[in-house]
Amino acid sequence: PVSKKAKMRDGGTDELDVCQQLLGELETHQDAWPFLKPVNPKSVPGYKKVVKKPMDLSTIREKIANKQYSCLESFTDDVNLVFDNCERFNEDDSEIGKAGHIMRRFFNKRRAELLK
Ligand SMILES: Cc1ncccc1N[C@@H](C)c1cnc2ccsc2c1
Repeated sequence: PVSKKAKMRDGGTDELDVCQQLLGELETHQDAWPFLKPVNPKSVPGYKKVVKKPMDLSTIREKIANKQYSCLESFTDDVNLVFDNCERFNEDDSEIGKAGHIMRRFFNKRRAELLK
């Protein structure tokens, strides 16, 4: 019989497809600009000390390319890390803080829609 993986591959979209679809939508979102590249700690005083595990969308893109995500959950953990770091460092009513809340809501909505 055809192995589960093979059947999954041909049949529905597997978890990796969902990760790539979601990441593409995050990268092209109009409010993604603060999260596209790693925060340069030299240009943001205090960031290195406050944010213990930096994460950004380009690093997530690289991790997908290097097959470093075993499942949708490990991908989701890194996406949430981007927005948790943002909340930790930025005021909710700052430009970057507001972008983070918009992007997190968008991600959660799209992830739920794609998993239906
Ligand atoms: C996500 C984040 N959290 C805290 C600080 C910075 C950032 N983003 C970087 C790209 C960044 C770095 N510098 C500036 C200057 C104006 S907006 C902006 C954004």
